[in-house]
This record gives sequence, structure tokens and C-alpha cells, in this order.
Amino acid sequence: MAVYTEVSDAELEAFLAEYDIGSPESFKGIAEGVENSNFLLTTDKGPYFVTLYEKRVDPKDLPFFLGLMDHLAARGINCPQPIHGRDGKALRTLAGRPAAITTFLQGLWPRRMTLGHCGQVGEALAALHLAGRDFELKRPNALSVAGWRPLYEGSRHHIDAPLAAELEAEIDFFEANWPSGLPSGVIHADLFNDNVLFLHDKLSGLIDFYFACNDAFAYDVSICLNAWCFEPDKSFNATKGRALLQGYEAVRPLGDDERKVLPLLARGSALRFLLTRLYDWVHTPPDAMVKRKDPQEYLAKLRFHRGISSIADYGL
Ligand SMILES: Nc1ncnc2c1ncn2[C@@H]1O[C@H](COP(=O)(O)OP(=O)(O)OP(=O)(O)O)[C@@H](O)[C@H]1O
Ligand SMILES: N[C@@H](CCO)C(=O)O
Repeated sequence: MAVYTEVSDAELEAFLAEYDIGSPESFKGIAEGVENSNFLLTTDKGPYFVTLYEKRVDPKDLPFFLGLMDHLAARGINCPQPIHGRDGKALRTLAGRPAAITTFLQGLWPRRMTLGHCGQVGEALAALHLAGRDFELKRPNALSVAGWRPLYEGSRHHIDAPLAAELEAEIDFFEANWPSGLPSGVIHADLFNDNVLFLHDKLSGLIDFYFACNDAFAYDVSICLNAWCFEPDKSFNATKGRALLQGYEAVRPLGDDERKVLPLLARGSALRFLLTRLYDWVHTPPDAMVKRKDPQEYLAKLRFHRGISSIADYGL
């Protein structure tokens, strides 16, 4: 259940008075999601999505996230579009938290990922990369290589010695070998299946831009390969991988430099999600309301990519 902050009727009324979105008919907490408090607001003009940003989102990043959604929506990307109040502002305060209203997107995220989903995700990711190219604000990726050692240091006393040695060797390796100079721009950085909505098997929306940042486009592709193209038994599905890459390249072909380092990036992105999951695993009480995500899944992916030296080895 992810409603951390309760909103009183009076607070809601004062907040909505700043907007021109009709009269409220209902305001319901949304159980899914772990980072923020989310609500479905229905007014006589339709449904809206209200988010109260909780502690894990740094308020100074909010102009980047909201500005990016505005920018992408204006360029035809199906993403939540921030609603601006009468004063022109999209970001204000509700119940003591930074808060915003966006459009409500129809669709559901897929519990079981199919080939058809993978192709569409590839296309949508490339379209996002192209649409973000002229976005003016910048946000460095706080969860790239420099962010990995602190996550590891915060978790190492909770894991066994062989795993600690393996992770430390990976971090040493990436600190010395992380590729630079790749084509870069705004990336989503967390385009997992729970952040992509489909309606009747057609992609209807990309959500949750709260890890978006500036980084290599191919790194974002590698995050999607990891998130969409492995089976529940942890095996890589090359057919899904091909579908995702073909979808991506139909919109934005990858350069030879990007293809060459894709296995390295996929290994790095596996390590990134392994470390954040591990950190959350050891720091979230087991009885907390949020479901912790399995670090082992990403350990298996990391080990798989470590055995790959070229994109051809994936069968791609
Ligand atoms: N604009 C939107 N329109 C319709 N539904 C949405 C919208 N944004 C989010 N949702 C729904 O709300 C759920 C939670 O949203 P979101 O993923 O942004 O939450 P979060 O608190 O940032 O958590 P997490 O980062 O763990 O996913 C999503 O799974 C989706 O079903
Ligand atoms: N997508 C991340 C969670 C953060 O949104 C994960 O699966 O580890």
C-alpha cells in the first residue's frame, strides 16, 4: 500500500482551487507503487492522477521530472502530462508534501511479458530518446557507476563473504572500464514492465519518470533487455531480445560503438539493479508495507552477461 500521506478534505479543496479541472467527485488512494503517495482524482472533467512526492524523491529534481513529462507529452510521447494551475505552476504543496496533478493514462502494466510487448517497448524507448534530445534541463545519473560503491558499502555486512567479494570485483571492474563518449541524452532509466501500460495489447503509456536522467541511450536499452527479455526461470530469451532491439532500431538505429558495448552495459545495469535491490532488501523491515524486490534475479542476470563478449553471443 503506497499512501504515506493522508490528505484532508480541506487540504484537497484548497489545492484543487488552484486548478481549472472541474469539481472533485472522488479521491482514492492507489495501492501500487512504493516511492510516492498516489491518488486517482475524478472530477466532472474526467480522471486525473495526483502524486505527493515522498522522501525518496529529492524536491530539487522535481522541475526536471515534471518539465520532462511536459516536454515529452508535447512531442507525442504517451506519458503523464502535468496539469498546470491558473498561476502556470505544475508543482505545489499538498498536505505538507510537494505534489502535482497529471493526466490519467488508461491501460494496465503486463504481468506476463510477451514478444509483442518487447517490440513496442523498444520502439517507445527510442521515440522517448529522440523526443528528449532538445530538453533543456539536465540531471546526472546518480545511480551510475559512482553511485554503486556506496550502495555496496551499505549492504556488505548483510551478505556472505563470497558474494561480497564478487560484487566488489564487479565494482572495481566497472570503475576502471565504464564506457564513455556514447550517444547520450535523456533516458528513462527504469523502464520495467510495471512502468509501461498497455490497452488491448497496444502500448498506451510510459510512466514513472522519477529515475530519468542524462546518460547513454544504449544503457537505457540494456536496462530494458534485462527487464523485458528474461524468463521467470532466469534464462535470456533471445527472440524477445531481438524484438526489443528491432523495435528500437526501427526508430533509432544503434551505432557500432553502442552495439559493441551492449553486453558490458547490460552487465552494468544488472549490477545497478542488484545493488539497489540488495540495499533495499537489507534496509527495509520485512514487515514494511512495501514488497521488496528480489536481488537474486539480478545476480543471475549479472552472471549471465559476464559470460558474454559480443552482442552476437546473445543470438541477437
Ligand atoms: N498517470 C497515470 N495514469 C494512470 N495510472 C498511473 C499513472 N501513473 C501511475 N499510475 C499507476 O499507479 C501505479 C504507481 O505509480 P508509480 O509507478 O509512478 O508509483 P511510484 O510510487 O513512483 O512507485 P514505483 O517507483 O515503485 O513504481 C502504477 O503501477 C500505475 O498503475
Ligand atoms: N524497477 C526497479 C525498482 C525501482 O523502481 C527494480 O525492479 O528494482
